[in-house]
Amino acid sequence: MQTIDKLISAPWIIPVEPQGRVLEDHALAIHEGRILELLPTEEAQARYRPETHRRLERHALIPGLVNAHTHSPMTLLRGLADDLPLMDWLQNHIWPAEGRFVGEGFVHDGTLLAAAEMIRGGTTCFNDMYFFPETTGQVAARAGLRAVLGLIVIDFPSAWAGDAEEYITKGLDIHDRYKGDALLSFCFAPHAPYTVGDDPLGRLATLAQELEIPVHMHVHETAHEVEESVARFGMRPLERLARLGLVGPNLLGVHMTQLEASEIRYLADTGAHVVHCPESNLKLASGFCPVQALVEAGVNVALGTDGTASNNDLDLLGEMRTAALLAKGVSGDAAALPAHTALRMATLNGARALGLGESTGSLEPGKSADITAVDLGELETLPLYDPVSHLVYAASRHQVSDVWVAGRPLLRDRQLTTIDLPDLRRRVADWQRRIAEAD
Ligand SMILES: CSC[C@H]1O[C@@H](n2cnc3c(O)ncnc32)[C@H](O)[C@@H]1O
Ligand SMILES: [Zn+2]
Repeated sequence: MQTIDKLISAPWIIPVEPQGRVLEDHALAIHEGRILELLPTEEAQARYRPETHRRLERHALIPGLVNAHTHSPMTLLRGLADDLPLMDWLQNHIWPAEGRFVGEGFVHDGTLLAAAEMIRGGTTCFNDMYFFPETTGQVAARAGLRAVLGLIVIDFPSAWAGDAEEYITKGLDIHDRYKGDALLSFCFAPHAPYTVGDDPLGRLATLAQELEIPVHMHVHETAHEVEESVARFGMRPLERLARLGLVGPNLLGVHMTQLEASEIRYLADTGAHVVHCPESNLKLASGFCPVQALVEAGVNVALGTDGTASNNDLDLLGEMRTAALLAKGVSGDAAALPAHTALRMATLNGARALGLGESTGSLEPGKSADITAVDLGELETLPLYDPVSHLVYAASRHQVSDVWVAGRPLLRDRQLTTIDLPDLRRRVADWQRRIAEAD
């Protein structure tokens, strides 16, 4: 008998890799934060002597969900400006509110609220793009979440930095200080082609290659963005980014609702990744990302919620369902984006896009024990013929019961273990009062 930290057993384990596999009555053996083995529960009990054995009787265990694009502090702006198209929403509502309120305190409390919501929804890793990324990283790490911090660049001054040069310098400083952190990693996050000039973009292309970190950017979010680029630069944004050396395996293009067939081929040929944010795209009426065509071309497509001011939640189970349904509607093919593919987009594809494919995104020996348990015994998911069908087409985030990151429980029986809820509620109420007063 081998002594280990933990066994978690459940009627279903969906490891995501290999694709399509569902293991029945299996257990995950976990030691020092990593998955040692997946094996039948009976065998696990004969082979291992665990410090703790979590027996889940009606649950599916899946890899922790990976939110490949969000702006976590924007939880504090949830519901502030609805039913508007992107540029009106940004220029006349969101940017003015951010100009008034964004600072370290806003980012701290907004990230804390986001962390609580993400953990309760089964997310274990998120890729963020916002001001004061160090504060987001500190809050995320304290909550026990895995976070990829976007080192933002935008040609406008903010409370965080004055110009593109300062954004880059501050980002590099954070990168150097936190390099090697167990939970935090980095990507460059130039905001969008229409807000960052050629010089900083060219510099980021070089730095991303040198430092081997991804570049995460809103690209081709709307038809207006593409038309404006053609008028201003004589070319579509993707071509401009390609000429600046940014399109390749380092790039995560977020949204990508406007894509011609040649651009889809180009993304596939260069190994660039796409982050699909279906609910934000629907709410801002930005357009439809051609997910099925991208997948067929071999592009790695991940899933993101975007921020809660355009979604308005951080619910990746819900996002999977929207993505799966929308892909069928857009392609006219009911077989487009089946449930296993949607789950893979919300887990392993996100991890791979973020350069974390070796450590998270699937339940495999050697990987970090980043795990989400979903109770499929609720009435809403009965009867049960196929657990993956229910995860994508029927379950809600309220059925997420337990979440672990690197083997550490962040949610146990729906209770947050790392976040003080009454304190969080007080902080959010305070922001609500301040923001509502100014509105
Ligand atoms: C430079 S920090 C990030 C910046 O992005 C803004 N934002 C949030 N959602 C979107 C979106 O869908 N498209 C473009 N910009 C977005 C956010 O408000 C911050 O200012
Ligand atoms: Zn965004």
